Formats: sequence, structure tokens, C-alpha cells
Amino acid sequence: MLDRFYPIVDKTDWLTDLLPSGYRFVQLRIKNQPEDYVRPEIGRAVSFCAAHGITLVVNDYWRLAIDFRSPWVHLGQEDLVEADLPALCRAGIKIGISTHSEEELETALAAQPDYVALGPIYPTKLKQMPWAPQGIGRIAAWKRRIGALPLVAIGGMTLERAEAAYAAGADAVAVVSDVLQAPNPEERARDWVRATR
Ligand SMILES: Cc1ncc(COP(=O)(O)OP(=O)(O)O)c(N)n1
Ligand SMILES: Cc1nc(C(=O)O)sc1CCOP(=O)(O)O
Ligand SMILES: [Mg+2]
Repeated sequence: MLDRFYPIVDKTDWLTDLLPSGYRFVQLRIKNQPEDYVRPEIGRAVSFCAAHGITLVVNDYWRLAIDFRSPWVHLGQEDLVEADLPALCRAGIKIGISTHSEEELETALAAQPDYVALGPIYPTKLKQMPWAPQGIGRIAAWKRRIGALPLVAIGGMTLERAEAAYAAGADAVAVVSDVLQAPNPEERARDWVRATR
């Protein structure tokens, strides 16, 4: 179900805008919005993705993911502290977990996730983070540690940088700015789909 191209969007409307590109796996990552805004966005995203055969990952909002039956959630290390993993498991929801250090990787693996994300591979302008860029070499080290568990590379990724990430062992490349900030986001997403499928 995890696709090699893993776009991340900040509004449900992007799901429609990018649809002609043929993307198959997507994360809805809404930050700094009241629950009154987030709840209907997640509801619409779940319905839209189900209707179009797209696999949705809901970032952070694991309770809403359960309420709306999203197939996946993505949790950071802070999210993991308060998330009810048994409840997510009972709901049949798959889990992706962020990692930025070996210690975080061990914490993530203890939670038995369905993928592990490593970042930031390159500098990113999207959010401030205390970690230096990991570099492509770290992808290979993570893959050696996690084996068959899918690995997602994130942070400053572009289509031009993706090939090296896959070659180093990434199963998927997650991307925000390279698609959403492109002059034509749908065309850029289509380029990713063509290059990765
Ligand atoms: C695929 C993927 N990898 C990492 C993240 C970051 O999650 P987190 O550390 O919880 O930070 P926020 O995205 O919540 O700001 C992600 N969302 N997706
Ligand atoms: C949301 C996020 N998490 C990261 C991590 O390293 O955990 S990097 C990142 C930002 C990804 O955006 P862009 O593709 O624009 O760099
Ligand atoms: Mg989070």
C-alpha cells in the first residue's frame, strides 16, 4: 500500500487538485488549526481517498483517525507519548513513526510501526528542527537496522534527489515543498508518479 511517491498536503482541497497526477498514497498534515476546522477536513479527506482508491495517512490526529476510520496515521515522537496504540491497533489503523536519531529509532521500533520515517535528509524550510540534515548515507544505516520494515525518507527531498534516496534503501520519499511550491503542483506530482511507478 505504501507508494514510492508520498506527497504530504496541508489542506484537503489539494487531494482534488493533485488527483489527475495519479498519486496513490498521501498524508494530510494540518498544523495550527482549531479542531472545528480539522475535524471536517479529515472527514472529507477520508471519504475522498476511499472513493478514489487512494491510501490516506492522517498526521497527528489519531483520535480523529479512529473516528473517521482513516487507514493510516503518522505519529512523531511527541505524538507517540500520548497516542493510544492499542486503540489504533484495534481499529486496524496502520502507523508510521518519525525518527531523527538512533534513540528515536529504538523508541519507534518498540511501538511496532508499519513504516519508519527518517529525516530531515536535507535542509528543509518547512519547519525548524534541532537535527542537522541526516544525509543520504544515514538512509542506508537505517535500512540495515530495520530490514524489511518500510523506510520513508523526508526533508528537503526533490525529484532530482529521490533516486539516490531509493538507491540507499528508502522505500518511499515523502515530500511537501517540491510539489506544493512548484509552479504547477499537479504537473510536478505527475512527474513524480511517472518517475517512480
Ligand atoms: C512521513 C513523515 N515523516 C515525518 C513527519 C514529521 O512528524 P512529526 O515529527 O510529528 O512532526 P509534524 O509533521 O507533526 O510537525 C511526518 N509528518 N511525516
Ligand atoms: C514535516 C517534516 N518532518 C520532517 C522530519 O524530519 O521529521 S522534515 C519535514 C518537512 C518536509 O517538508 P519538505 O519536503 O518541504 O522539506
Ligand atoms: Mg506530529
